[in-house]
Amino acid sequence: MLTLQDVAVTYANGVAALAPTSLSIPKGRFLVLLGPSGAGKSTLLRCMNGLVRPVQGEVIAGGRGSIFRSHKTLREHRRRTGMIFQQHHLIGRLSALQNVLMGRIAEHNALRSMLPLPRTDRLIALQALERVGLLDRALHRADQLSGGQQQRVGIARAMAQRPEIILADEPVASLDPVAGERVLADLHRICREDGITAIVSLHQVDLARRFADRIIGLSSGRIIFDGSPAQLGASMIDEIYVAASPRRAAA
Ligand SMILES: Nc1ncnc2c1ncn2[C@@H]1O[C@H](COP(=O)(O)OP(=O)(O)OP(=O)(O)O)[C@@H](O)[C@H]1O
Repeated sequence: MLTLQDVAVTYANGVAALAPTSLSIPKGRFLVLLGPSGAGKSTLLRCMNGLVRPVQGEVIAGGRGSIFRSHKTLREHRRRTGMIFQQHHLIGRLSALQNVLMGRIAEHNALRSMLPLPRTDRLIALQALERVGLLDRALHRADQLSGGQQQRVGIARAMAQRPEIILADEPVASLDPVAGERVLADLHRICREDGITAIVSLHQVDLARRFADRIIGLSSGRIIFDGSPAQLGASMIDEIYVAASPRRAAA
């Protein structure tokens, strides 16, 4: 279970990006965050792995208390939390396999991680590549793969971490619809198979409907919808997206 209790974020420049927000996500759920640009989706995700420190409230993971309790707790939480980014953050000149191995580094102390990683880590990384259908690309340079393939390497890297939670910030925003669907399908299947909790921000309502167990609609830093895909009607979609539009601002 990942729980946010009254979490609010105001950035140093005074922008109140997240109003006090409470949320509980049971283990193994695939939750999608929807909302227009600036709604607070990335801020919410960044709170969940402690990259952004809330000005109030608590983020509690797996019954282990606040993730901010100590440096050790935060480090431990991040070790169990895989991140997937829009621009996948791969190192282009390294092979797909070497990129996926980055997901194993946190398992070792700083000194050990400077040496070649043990065979067991390489096996875990190869298995992760196999699960996203890219075993045959293991030794290809990352920058020679297609955008969709690169994002699937990003998924494999996160999975090599053996995470309990995956946080994905617009993982398909820069992909064409077919590649985007494949990436989400892989992510969804692997999270299901391994009982991983996934929180994924998306701009595509159709993909949210297809893959989410639960959808959170954010607008101006507030949750304005929390329900199943079946409960998300056309008028609510309008509300999520229109709330931040110039029309509403003008009104
Ligand atoms: N590091 C930061 N410093 C100051 N303000 C920020 C910072 N990051 C985000 N913001 C502001 O906080 C608000 C929420 O931004 P956030 O990136 O969380 O929204 P988002 O829904 O993820 O948007 P997008 O879909 O465009 O990524 C916006 O007004 C944004 O300008």
